[in-house]
Amino acid sequence: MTFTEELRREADPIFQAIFTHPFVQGIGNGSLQSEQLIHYVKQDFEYLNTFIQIYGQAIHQCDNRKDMGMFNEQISFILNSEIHPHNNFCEVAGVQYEDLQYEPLAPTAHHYTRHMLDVAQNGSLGEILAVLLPCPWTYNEIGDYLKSESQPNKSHPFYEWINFYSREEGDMNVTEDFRARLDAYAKTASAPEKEQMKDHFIKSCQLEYSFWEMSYNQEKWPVL
Ligand SMILES: Cc1ncc(CN)c(N)n1
Repeated sequence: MTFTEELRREADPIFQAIFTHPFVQGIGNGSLQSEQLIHYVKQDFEYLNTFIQIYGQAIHQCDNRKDMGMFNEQISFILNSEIHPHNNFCEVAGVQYEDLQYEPLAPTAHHYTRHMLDVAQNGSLGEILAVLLPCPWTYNEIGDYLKSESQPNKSHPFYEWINFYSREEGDMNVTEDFRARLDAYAKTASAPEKEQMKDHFIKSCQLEYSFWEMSYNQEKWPVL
C-alpha cells in the first residue's frame, strides 16, 4: 500500500461524513439557501487566496523548475479556473461575485488557513503537500460522488460545480499529481516526518468537514 493509500484509508470516516454532510447533499439535490451559498463563497474566496500564498511558499522550497512550474500552474488554476464553481454558486444565489470578495474570515476558515500557513512556514515540502492534499482530493471525490448519485443534467442548478470537480476516467489531475509527489517524498522520509505528514493530512480532512459545517450554519464569531 502506498503512503497516500494509507492516508486515504485512515481518513475514510471523514470522507464518508463529508459526502453525507447536509451542505454537500444540498449541492446534489439543489436545496441550499442563498445565504448558505453566499457564506461559502465569501469564505472560500479568502481560503483560496491563502492557498495561492502557500503555493508561493512551496515554490520557495523547490530545488528544480519542474516542481516550480507545477505550483505555478496551480496558482493559475485557482486564479483563472476555480472562479467558475464560485460563479455557479453566485448565479444560483442571485448575487455578483465581486460583492462577496475580501470579507473577514469566520472562525473555522481562520483555523483552517492558519493550520496550512503554520505548516507552510515550518514544515518540509512533503509536509506542505500533505497539508494541501485534502483540498483537491476531497473535492474530486465529492464531485465523483455527486455525479454518480444525482446524475445531473444541464438543468441541475449545480451542474457546473459538480462537473468542475468530478474527474474524467484516466485524468491526471492535481490530486493525482500531489499524490505521486507525496508518495515519492514519503519513500525517503523518516518515521517521525511521516507521522507529521499524516497528522497534517488528517487535520486538513477534519477542517474540510468543518468548512462545510461552517457554511451550512453561516458561522460567525460568538460576540458581534
Ligand atoms: C475549503 C476548500 N477546500 C477545497 C477546495 C477545492 N479546491 C475549495 N475550493 N475550498
